[in-house]
Amino acid sequence: MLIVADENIPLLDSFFGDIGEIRRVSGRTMSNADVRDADILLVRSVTRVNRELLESSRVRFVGTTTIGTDHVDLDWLEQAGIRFSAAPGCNANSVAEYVLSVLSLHAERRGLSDWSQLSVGIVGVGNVGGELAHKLERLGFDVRLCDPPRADREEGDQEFVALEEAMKCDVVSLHTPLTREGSHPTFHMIGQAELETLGANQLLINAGRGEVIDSSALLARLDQGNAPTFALDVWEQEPRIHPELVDRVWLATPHIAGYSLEGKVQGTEMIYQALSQFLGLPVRKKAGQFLPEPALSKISFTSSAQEEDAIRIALRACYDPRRDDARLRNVMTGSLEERGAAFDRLRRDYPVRRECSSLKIQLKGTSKSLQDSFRAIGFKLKI
Ligand SMILES: NC(=O)C1=CN([C@@H]2O[C@H](COP(=O)(O)OP(=O)(O)OC[C@H]3O[C@@H](n4cnc5c(N)ncnc54)[C@H](O)[C@@H]3O)[C@@H](O)[C@H]2O)C=CC1
Ligand SMILES: O=C(O)C(=O)[C@H](O)COP(=O)(O)O
Repeated sequence: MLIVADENIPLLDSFFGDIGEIRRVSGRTMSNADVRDADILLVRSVTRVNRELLESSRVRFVGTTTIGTDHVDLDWLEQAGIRFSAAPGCNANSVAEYVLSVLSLHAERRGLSDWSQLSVGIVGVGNVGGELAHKLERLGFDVRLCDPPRADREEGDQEFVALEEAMKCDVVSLHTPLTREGSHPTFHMIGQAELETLGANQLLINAGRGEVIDSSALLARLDQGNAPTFALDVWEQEPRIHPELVDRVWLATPHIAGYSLEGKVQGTEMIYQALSQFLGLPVRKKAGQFLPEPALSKISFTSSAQEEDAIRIALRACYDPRRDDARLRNVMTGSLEERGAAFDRLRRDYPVRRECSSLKIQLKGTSKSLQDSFRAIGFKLKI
């Protein structure tokens, strides 16, 4: 059995080595010729999976080790009788931790002594938005949830607000998929009219898909006085992103919000499980067995620790988006092609980043409230 896989999927040999022969190819340039003789195709978000790629191939199963599926023509796969599987939720916690770190930087920048004074509007309350809401609510933030498809289905007892309401929060965080059809399409959902409603003290975060914001409208908004602050992890036309936008936003990162090691390995594990089920093979491997010891395993705080400082230190020890921001800004030179290649390189060579659950926090004589905050974020505590 031949498995053609994006070379950037981690642990290909560990998970799939005994299922078939693995051919690694570049996900960005994968072509019909690369996959024609394959039985199984494993991709990430950078490969367009459609008729053009797969017609007259032997492929029977396609797996994407990602949450998003906007790169896959699901209708065509169904018509062609090709089984498809994605990895819902695999890196949701990683994205939620990215947002928490951004919030801690934003609160500090605004001189707030208590970050939970910020109200947060979450747009798209699925695996990512839901995980983020759960953490923020436990941390005492005022959270407003906007998810019209879920509101239409009148699910559970959660209360949803309209986009206009969510956009009134101090921070608006976008976590929708990219959709162009249906009752609530997200393509350019945030355009001129929505951007006009944001004021100078507000922060808009986009860690969903770049095309959810109209970049031309965003650039125009940045030209006006009273412009809000922006933290963008995703961009229109990746990898050939707009250098002026990078230059003008506060935090610019190369689509890595979901790039914790745990998130990536869970993505591979979920597709391994789906493929094993498809082939009728037993599931013997687990992501946990492949996670190495973290480089930083413990931090201690004593009773002298100030709550906000302690949270900032621990969060940023795990993940500080300013490092990714600096790396992206450093490569925004040269031609469009050169910048695009550099954007992809930053993602391919991404340093190991571990989630907060990998860091044990030792607390001596600290307050109950600090302990609760650390637990809410996802740290392991040793008291
Ligand atoms: N920056 C990154 O590294 C990552 C980005 N993503 C992106 O985040 C997206 C969301 O991920 P999940 O939460 O796991 O997906 P999900 O499918 O679990 O949830 C998405 C939610 O958005 C809602 N939604 C759809 N249209 C909407 C609209 N017009 N307005 C408001 N809400 C709407 C859906 O009803 C759903 O509840 C993915 O589709 C992917 O594009 C995911 C992982 C990593
Ligand atoms: O899971 C998703 O959806 C994402 O956006 C991934 O973090 C994207 O990672 P790549 O597949 O582009 O490496």
